[in-house]
Amino acid sequence: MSQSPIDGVDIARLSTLQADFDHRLAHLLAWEGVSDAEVQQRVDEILAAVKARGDAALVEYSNRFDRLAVASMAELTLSEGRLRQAFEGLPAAQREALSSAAERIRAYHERQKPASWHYTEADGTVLGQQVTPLDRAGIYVPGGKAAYPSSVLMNAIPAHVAGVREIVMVVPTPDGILNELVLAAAYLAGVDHVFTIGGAQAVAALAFGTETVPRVDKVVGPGNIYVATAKRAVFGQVGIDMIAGPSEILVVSDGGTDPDWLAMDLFSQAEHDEDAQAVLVSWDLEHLQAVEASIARLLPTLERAPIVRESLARRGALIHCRDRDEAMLLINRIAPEHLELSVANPEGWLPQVRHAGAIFMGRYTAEALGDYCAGPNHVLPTSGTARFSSPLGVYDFQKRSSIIHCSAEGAGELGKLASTLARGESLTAHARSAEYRLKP
Ligand SMILES: NC(=O)c1ccc[n+]([C@@H]2O[C@H](COP(=O)([O-])OP(=O)(O)OC[C@H]3O[C@@H](n4cnc5c(N)ncnc54)[C@H](O)[C@@H]3O)[C@@H](O)[C@H]2O)c1
Ligand SMILES: N[C@H](CO)Cc1c[nH]c[nH+]1
Ligand SMILES: [Zn+2]
Repeated sequence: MSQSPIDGVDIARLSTLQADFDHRLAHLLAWEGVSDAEVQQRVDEILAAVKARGDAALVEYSNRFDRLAVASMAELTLSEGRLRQAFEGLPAAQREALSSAAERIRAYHERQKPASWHYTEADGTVLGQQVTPLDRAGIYVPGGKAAYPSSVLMNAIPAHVAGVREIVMVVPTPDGILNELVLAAAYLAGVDHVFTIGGAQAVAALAFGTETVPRVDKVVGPGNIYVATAKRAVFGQVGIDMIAGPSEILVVSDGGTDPDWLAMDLFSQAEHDEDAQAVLVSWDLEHLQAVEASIARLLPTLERAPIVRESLARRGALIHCRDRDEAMLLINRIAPEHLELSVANPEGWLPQVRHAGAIFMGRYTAEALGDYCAGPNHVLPTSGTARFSSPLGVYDFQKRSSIIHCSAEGAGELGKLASTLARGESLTAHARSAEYRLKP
């Protein structure tokens, strides 16, 4: 396939037969946003200012970056009453949809709850693992270019299911516009505090604490380049879930799905932002061309056509591959955030898919269903990090402590082992500590 715009739609057309395919694919997948030096420097300045000046810096940055005119953090703090009012004021259809989605997300995450466990050895020594929730979690809900009530549910519900004592949510409100659905979702999901702040300054507030914003133990949730860079910088001071980049979708089609459906599936992620990535892979060239035609016809009908157009031009691709096996190689190489297996027998593909944040099986499972209401989390590893990272889940809001309870007999046996090993390391206080408990 060539790389020429058709009917004003600019999208890369790649073929695995091209001599430079590997190079072109690597270029397409690269997302260097987080390491951009200018962004890094700005984020460092913001983090230092919030750490040093707390609320005053938060107010200044919010006024500057979100175009507000507030005088204090009181104006950037929402009460529980305000959240309830938002929930109760929603049109019935929205309230019911939000509640149904919340129930499904909760039911799914309930199944993720890990149990503490222990076992007893023959001499009475007990070993185990105790699972405990975080005391306080900070959830970042993006709000720059779109409002994300679904992300409130996806972040807060697993925290709640995990048993987190206090959930602190931050969400920017550019131009001071509050999104009622976002507030309603916070009420429904049991968020304890909501501050209308965003970007690196919000991450700093959660990580360091300010006069108003309580310091949390872990910051989770997706966001733009400033949010991602700030999360990476505060890691260590607090925990983080992952560095989530722009949204992505990889659709693999065997040629049997309506091209209009697939074009819209690609748009659904491309419309998130200009850096989002939408890629279609197929070994059926005519089908790829049909999807291309659907893209050209449907794109102008989109509300967010300018963002989609830009995203497809910057990072989108239609990839022609040789066959199913090569499609599978591409899946595992790309390790996409979302994988749509738009094929006749998706179950047959599943055992070979090793890297993908979420896998949408078959022609009827639009990725958009997972974004809102299927149940699994939509906060997922992006930019190839599905090679080592998992969806946000209950486990992100818990930690594990090891349990060791020696019987007198067990202490004797283990003491001998420990003493020998400690003396091998020349750590004699370790050895003697173990030896005190040996049976005479
Ligand atoms: N993975 C997921 O689950 C998921 C869900 C929803 C959205 N997303 C992604 O999250 C991202 C959301 O980005 P967004 O921009 O819409 O919202 P955002 O809330 O992440 O960022 C907005 C904030 O960025 C800061 N900012 C903007 N320009 C700045 C500048 N020049 N200097 C310093 N700070 C600046 C401002 O403080 C602003 O409040 C998108 O990439 C979207 O694809 C991911
Ligand atoms: N697709 C996003 C995650 O990449 C999640 C989302 C929220 N709303 C719509 N979509
Ligand atoms: Zn989405």
